[in-house]
Amino acid sequence: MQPARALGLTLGGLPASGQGRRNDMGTQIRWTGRVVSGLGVAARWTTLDWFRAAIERLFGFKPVPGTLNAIAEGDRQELDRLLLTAGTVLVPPAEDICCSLVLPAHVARGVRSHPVVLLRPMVYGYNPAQVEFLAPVRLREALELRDGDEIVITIGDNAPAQKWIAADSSRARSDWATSRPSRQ
Ligand SMILES: Cc1cc2nc3c(=O)[nH]c(=O)nc-3n(C[C@H](O)[C@H](O)[C@H](O)COP(=O)(O)O)c2cc1C
Ligand SMILES: Nc1ccn([C@@H]2O[C@H](COP(=O)(O)OP(=O)(O)O)[C@@H](O)[C@H]2O)c(=O)n1
Repeated sequence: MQPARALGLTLGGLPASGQGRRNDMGTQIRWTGRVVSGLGVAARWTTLDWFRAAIERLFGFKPVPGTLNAIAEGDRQELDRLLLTAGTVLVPPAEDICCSLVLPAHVARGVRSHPVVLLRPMVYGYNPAQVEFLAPVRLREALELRDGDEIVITIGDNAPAQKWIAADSSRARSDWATSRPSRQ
């Protein structure tokens, strides 16, 4: 399976090929991916106070617990480039927790689309084809998604307004002892 732009899907009314196309939203890069179930551990991480506060400060919403997981299809070179150059680094409140890269994106299924935050935990051994999405709603319900469904992922090719964000460590102390997920 090829990325959406290589499949000749449209982008802003233009053929989505090459390095993306400019429209009134700027240059947008698109891929296809397949929805998958994960390990069921993201719900714990994404309900930690420091994490929720950082996402709200950066993107203005409180994520529902968990992440929607997908496996990106085709050539991921542009996805990797955007993660490294367009993502904001989320720095956790302790040195034995991994940083994450976060950046705004859209996920679409058919005619339905939803704004999301693409999250890449910088975890050793992480599958580089996997992408995780945070949203203020349950995306499986909003977009009627099941495992194996194809989604279209769109990311703007823009420098991040904020390059990094450090978690509020005062928020971490209270939940640290009680709700820290087991780590690798
Ligand atoms: C903010 C945040 C920090 C994370 N830090 C770690 C970590 O330090 N070590 C680790 O093994 N996984 C870490 N993860 C990754 C999760 O353990 C998990 O692999 C990932 O979110 C996928 O979960 P899922 O399969 O339940 O969707 C982190 C995830 C998030 C959201
Ligand atoms: N914004 C979100 C977050 C999670 N989810 C889903 O909610 C469930 C719980 O999330 P999770 O991260 O604990 O689960 P897995 O991704 O590990 O399967 C999963 O089915 C996710 O796909 C969603 O639909 N929309």
